[in-house]
Amino acid sequence: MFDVFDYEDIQLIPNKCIVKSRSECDTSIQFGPKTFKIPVVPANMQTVMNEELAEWFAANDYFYIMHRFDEAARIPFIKKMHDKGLFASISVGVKDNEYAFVEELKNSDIIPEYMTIDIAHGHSDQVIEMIKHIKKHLPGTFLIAGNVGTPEAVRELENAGADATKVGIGPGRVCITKIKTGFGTGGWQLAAIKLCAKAARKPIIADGGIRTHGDIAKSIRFGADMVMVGSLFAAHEESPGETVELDGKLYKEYFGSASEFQKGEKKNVEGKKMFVEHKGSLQDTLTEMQQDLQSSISYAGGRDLESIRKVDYVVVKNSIFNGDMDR
Ligand SMILES: NC(=O)C1=CN([C@@H]2O[C@H](COP(=O)(O)OP(=O)(O)OC[C@H]3O[C@@H](n4cnc5c(N)ncnc54)[C@H](OP(=O)(O)O)[C@@H]3O)[C@@H](O)[C@H]2O)C=CC1
Ligand SMILES: Nc1nc2c(ncn2[C@@H]2O[C@H](COP(=O)(O)O)[C@@H](O)[C@H]2O)c(=O)[nH]1
Repeated sequence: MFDVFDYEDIQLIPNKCIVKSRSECDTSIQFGPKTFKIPVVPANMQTVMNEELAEWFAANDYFYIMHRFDEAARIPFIKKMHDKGLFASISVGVKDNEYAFVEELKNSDIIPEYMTIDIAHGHSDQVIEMIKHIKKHLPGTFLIAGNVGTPEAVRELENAGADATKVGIGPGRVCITKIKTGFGTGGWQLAAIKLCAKAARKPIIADGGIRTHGDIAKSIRFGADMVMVGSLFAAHEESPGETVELDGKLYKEYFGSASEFQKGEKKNVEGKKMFVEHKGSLQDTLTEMQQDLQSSISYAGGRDLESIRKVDYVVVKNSIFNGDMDR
């Protein structure tokens, strides 16, 4: 048996501070061929990422992954990014046409720096075959594969050639996989990160379930190298989802990539659509995230993200928001 817990059940234990100012703490992370300001990437979803934001993220040294829901736009997107001297990071599926797409990239010498295989159930022969295909034709591209929820899956995808794996089946805010299928890491996502990280020999992305900035530090403590965030990023003025006003308050649309809304049909629906409270500017949130993470590093008693990985923790079942309910 293994311990079962989630983000809200854990508190990290502080160590003696060794910096004079939190501004001394370094939140940068090398991930694949590049180094980024923070270990956070917006979800590759249509209401979270678009081309304009991708350009802004790349130009400002943040990692991004473009979604795969406008297939024809992918090649012009890579070319545009490269013309501007920016890195290209795209997503693919596993259907037959994606094999030809990968070959087209190779034959036209349009090579993205990062590629993500974006599938609900990543522990499958289909994904393993696609990893091999991409690594054969685009060996220089840093390949992320997912999503998975077990150490066995992490090992198998790594062995097939994936450079990083993405962990999280069903913990997302608009996810209904756990309700519709009974499966997933929803409710124990942080424990799943811990299990998967122990087995991993390559980087791991913790995907889904991040509700507070403190959850980013917790993900790193339990072995994540990068953290994927959907709902917290969907809420900004610049986010691609529609802005709506309800009872005088502003909200942003946020829908699942497996929702009926995204798919245009009611088939294998495992996601829903909701409205998240409008949060102002994206740059303000990214700055706040970085400052909060710098503070986490100072509480860890270090100067960089590595120090967070070593801190002790306690399990405080569902109690960290006690006395803090009006947040
Ligand atoms: N992280 C998460 O928890 C989840 C994320 N999602 C997101 O939703 C989007 C759509 O995902 P997905 O449906 O995989 O993409 P696709 O609709 O592109 O499906 C990919 C392929 O895998 C097959 N497939 C999908 N799920 C399963 C399964 N459980 N068992 C066997 N075969 C399967 C599909 O066939 P067929 O459709 O005929 O079965 C299809 O051929 C993605 O962006 C994904 O990230 C969706 C659910 C969970
Ligand atoms: N089960 C589903 N999961 C989905 C769907 N669309 C996206 N996702 C996953 O959620 C995270 C974002 O989670 P959040 O808690 O930060 O909002 C995203 O990266 C996907 O892995 C879906 O339709 N069904």
